[in-house]
Amino acid sequence: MNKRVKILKTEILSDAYYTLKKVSFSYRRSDGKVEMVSREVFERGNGAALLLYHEVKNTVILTKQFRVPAYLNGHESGFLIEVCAGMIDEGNPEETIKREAMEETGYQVSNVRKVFEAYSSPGAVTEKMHFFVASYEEHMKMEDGGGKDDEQEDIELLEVSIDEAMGMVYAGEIQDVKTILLLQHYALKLAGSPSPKW
Ligand SMILES: Nc1nc2c(ncn2[C@@H]2O[C@H](COP(=O)(O)OP(=O)(O)O[C@H]3O[C@H](CO)[C@@H](O)[C@H](O)[C@@H]3O)[C@@H](O)[C@H]2O)c(=O)[nH]1
Ligand SMILES: [Mg+2]
Repeated sequence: MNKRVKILKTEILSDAYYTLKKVSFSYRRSDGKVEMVSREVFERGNGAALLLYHEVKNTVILTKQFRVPAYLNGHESGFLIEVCAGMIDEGNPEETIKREAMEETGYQVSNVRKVFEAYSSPGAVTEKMHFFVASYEEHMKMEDGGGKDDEQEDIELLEVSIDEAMGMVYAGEIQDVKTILLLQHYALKLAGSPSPKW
C-alpha cells in the first residue's frame, strides 16, 4: 500500500484477448505536491522463463519463433531466439515452466531452480516474469517439442554452446531480454566461476 498514490478511475480500453486499461490516479510527488496522472496499462498476465543447460556439454536449448511485435518494430525476419517461456495461466510458475518445457522443447525436467523474478516492462505492462534454470540430459527428451499446433505455435529448437549463445547476444542475433538475462546469469553463476557473494 502506497500512501502517496490513490487510484481514482480504471477504464478498459480493450479486452479483446488481453486487457488494455487507462488508469487515473493522484500522486504525491517527493516535493509534496499532489498531481493527477493518467497511464495506459497492458495486462498480459505473468510469465515464466527457463534456461535449459547441459552440465557436461556446456550447451543450452533455445527456441526460435516468429514474434509479430518485434517484426513490426524493425526486426528483419521477426524470428526471435529465446529461452523456453510461457504465460502462467493454470498452476504456479514452477508447474507452468515444466509444462512449457515439455510443450516447447520436449524435455521433461523435474528439478527447476528459481533464480529471480522481474517485471518485464514496468512502465507499460503489468507482467512479472519468474526466471528458472534447469540442467538437461539426453534421456529427458520425451517429445519433439515445437509448441502446440492448436495455439498456432511453430517453434524451432536450437542447441548451441554457451559460448556461441553469448557470442550471439553481442552480435545482436539474440535480442530477447529474458534470454539475455538468463544467459548472463549462467555466465556469472553457473559457468564454473568462483562462487559469487550475491
Ligand atoms: N488469439 C490470440 N492468441 C494469442 C494472442 N497472444 C497470444 N496468444 C496465444 O497464447 C499463446 C502464448 O504462448 P506462451 O508460450 O504461453 O507464451 P509466449 O507467447 O511464449 O510468451 C512468453 O514470452 C513472452 C515474451 O517474452 C512473455 O511476455 C510471456 O509472458 C511469456 O513468457 C500463443 O501461442 C497464442 O496461442 C492473441 O493476441 N490472440
Ligand atoms: Mg512460449
